[in-house]
Amino acid sequence: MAIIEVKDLVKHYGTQKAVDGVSFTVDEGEIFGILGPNGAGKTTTVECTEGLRTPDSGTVSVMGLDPHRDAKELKQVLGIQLQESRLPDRLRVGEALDLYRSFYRNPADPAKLIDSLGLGARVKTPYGKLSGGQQQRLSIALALIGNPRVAVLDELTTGLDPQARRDTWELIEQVRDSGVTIILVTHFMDEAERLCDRLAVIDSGKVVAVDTPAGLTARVSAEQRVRFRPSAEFADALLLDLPEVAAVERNGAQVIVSGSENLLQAVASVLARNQIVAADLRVEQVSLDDAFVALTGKSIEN
Ligand SMILES: Nc1ncnc2c1ncn2[C@@H]1O[C@H](COP(=O)(O)OP(=O)(O)OP(=O)(O)O)[C@@H](O)[C@H]1O
Repeated sequence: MAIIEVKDLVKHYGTQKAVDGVSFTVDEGEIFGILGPNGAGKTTTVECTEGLRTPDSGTVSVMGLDPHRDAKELKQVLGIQLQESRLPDRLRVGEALDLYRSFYRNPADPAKLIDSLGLGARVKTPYGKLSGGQQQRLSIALALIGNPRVAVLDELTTGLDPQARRDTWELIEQVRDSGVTIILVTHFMDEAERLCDRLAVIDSGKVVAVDTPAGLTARVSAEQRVRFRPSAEFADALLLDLPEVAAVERNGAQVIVSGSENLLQAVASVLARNQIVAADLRVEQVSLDDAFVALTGKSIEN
């Protein structure tokens, strides 16, 4: 069931069209990604959804509420983690949570929340003394303190080290599993691939595609490649005879087989039947990166 509906959203800044007819729906209980390069219009789109910006035209509905007309009601059900939010350096973790808690009718238990975010030992620590990862966790806690039904997280893991990123991803999955619907704004492919149930690819203010990460890659190509080093010589025809195999290439001692569907299973069983062991076996598929380039004609870094 759709919990958020965005239809034909348009937003200009002066003469620049930042959002150009964006439409999508978000289902209850999913992590919905908004993926696109810098300046694509992601933040403007979610800010219209949050009621922080007024669209020039188009409609937004969050749980049946209009972000402007029903702003007060919306605040009670929507949690927002703003991109690069900063709190006063001297404000302690516990004080920040108490302050934000006071804005909501049915807030979460702050002790439970900060424990689940691994900030239990930091209640008395001033914001300015927290590490980047801890500050990020606090901003997530503040987005969740109102017990929201929907949380919007903008550039969740920017500036975090690899371990902190992985911890944050796990945390977001737990939040989703607790029943909160999440909109995740990101320009990281790995984050989108790992976390999002579905995602909208946005480029130059337009939605290019909405699909699951696997669906997006499948649109581009269903081709798979299997690479390995065989323990004994064999003729290419052995594999080429398989309906799943499209081509066999050799690169030194390495064999590269391309094809589709159950390629790995088909290749592995033929090799086993011929007593050939496949060392350093790797399966490669089209990545979300490749899909993004194919869909938008550019790399997300540009
Ligand atoms: N307040 C503003 N005034 C003028 N132009 C703006 C404003 N905010 C955004 N823009 C422009 O609108 C376009 C879309 O910006 P937006 O922040 O929505 O994109 P984004 O995809 O979220 O990018 P980023 O990841 O860099 O935040 C960009 O070209 C940006 O420069």
